[in-house]
Amino acid sequence: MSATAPTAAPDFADPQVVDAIAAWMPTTRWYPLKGQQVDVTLERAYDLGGAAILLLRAGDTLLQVPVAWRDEQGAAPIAQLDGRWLVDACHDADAVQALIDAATGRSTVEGLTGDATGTPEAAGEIRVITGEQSNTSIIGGGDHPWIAKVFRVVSPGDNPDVVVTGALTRAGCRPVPSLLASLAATWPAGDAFVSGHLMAVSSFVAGGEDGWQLFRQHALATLRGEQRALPDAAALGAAVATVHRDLADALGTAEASEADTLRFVTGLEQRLAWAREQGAGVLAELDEQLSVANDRLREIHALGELQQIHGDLHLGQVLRSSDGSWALIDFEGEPLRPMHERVVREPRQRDVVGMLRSFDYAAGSALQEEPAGDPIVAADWVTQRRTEFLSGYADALGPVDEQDPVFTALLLDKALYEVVYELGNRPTWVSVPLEAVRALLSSVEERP
Ligand SMILES: Nc1ncnc2c1ncn2[C@@H]1O[C@H](COP(=O)(O)OP(=O)(O)O)[C@@H](O)[C@H]1O
Ligand SMILES: O=P(O)(O)O[C@H]1O[C@H](CO)[C@@H](O[C@H]2O[C@H](CO)[C@@H](O)[C@H](O)[C@H]2O)[C@H](O)[C@H]1O
Repeated sequence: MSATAPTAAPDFADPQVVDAIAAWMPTTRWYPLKGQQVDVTLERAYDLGGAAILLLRAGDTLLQVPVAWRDEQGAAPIAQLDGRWLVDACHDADAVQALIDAATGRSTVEGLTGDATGTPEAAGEIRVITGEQSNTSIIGGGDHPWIAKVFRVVSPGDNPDVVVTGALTRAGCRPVPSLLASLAATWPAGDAFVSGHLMAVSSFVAGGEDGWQLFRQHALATLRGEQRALPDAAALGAAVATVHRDLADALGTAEASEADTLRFVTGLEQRLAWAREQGAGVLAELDEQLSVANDRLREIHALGELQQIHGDLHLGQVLRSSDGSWALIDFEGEPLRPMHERVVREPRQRDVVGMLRSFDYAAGSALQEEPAGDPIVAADWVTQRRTEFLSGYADALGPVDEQDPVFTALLLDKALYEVVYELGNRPTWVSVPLEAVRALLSSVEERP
């Protein structure tokens, strides 16, 4: 628990306080604007008593920063101000309990709305996830553990991590952990007020092993010529298919109309233009090929069946439970995508290509760690996992046509998104998706 009782809150309107947070944010993993010069201003503060949730505008992006003020610096100090420490509230058990109380409605905070769909236990001793993450997740709840995910980029509108997981929880979807509570905020936008979700609390898969680590370690062992147990990619394909079926049952499906197809193609064109602009530094050399790929998007004439999907599926979103079954988490969609685009019906292939790209990432990241490894061995490893995954998916829900222009367009779309994501978040990783973009563009050019 926190060492000392809270005293009066800092003056969050004081530019010194905001400047101190602005200087600290780029040192965190979750900060999405690394390398960019942006003005940071306070949009709104919500008082939790001894802690507060701040919404800070950094350029065009609204960021959530829960803070607390303490006499000691604790696990995650931000800055020392007037003799007290401003700390990251996600690492402070009392502050985390205040967040949970607001989410379950046990406390009332002006501007915040909690929604309890279960009964999360008291936080007790907390642990913050330290892995590759765009948000911040805190584990608490003692013997009945939960995981509270604090969304760092906040947008107006429903966050699918709350609404989609909520719908799957009500439908009893087996591979997805239940939603227990959520927190939303209201803040001013021009003359009006808008609302958006700040946090989701779900049941925690105790002993779950991260799919990314399992597959990446296997790829690394393969490059080194070592033996290691192979994670079951076919069972993973079947789990993804089950979730697709449950999502379709819970939220419906629709055959794509001509207007849907046009909207989809236009959306891909806009995303391609966005990636070219955001990733100009590394993508400029591929300009001609990107134009060809853009023209080829018009070959898409039919999308087939649309439904709510996961939206940002990759190996970091799957856990192997202690009984060997796979669980899917994080239905937030792509964090760089506007919120209103994340709760629209989409082709299921988008999730499938997300997972296939992830096998490529696992091998690419393993090669970065083992540069003497054979790229052909890495490529074979990717092909095998891809085949296993697709066969498991096909057995459970039907085959995926890898020649479909929708499938190939989505693969390129995902790899381009990843280039932009890496430039903003992990610049040293950018070569992994960039290589994939190169390969995909060459195959587009070669197509008759
Ligand atoms: N329900 C859960 N049970 C166990 N671990 C979880 C659960 N949800 C998330 N995690 C862990 O937290 C990590 C980050 O969660 P995630 O929702 O993917 O956040 P982000 O969107 O920020 O990447 C996951 O990789 C996983 O290790
Ligand atoms: O997990 P998030 O919803 O925050 O997703 C974002 O971050 C991911 C990285 O943490 C990023 O995924 C990319 O890197 C993964 C390895 O770390 C890899 O498995 C994925 O295939 C790759 O796309 C994701 O794109 C981004 O939206």
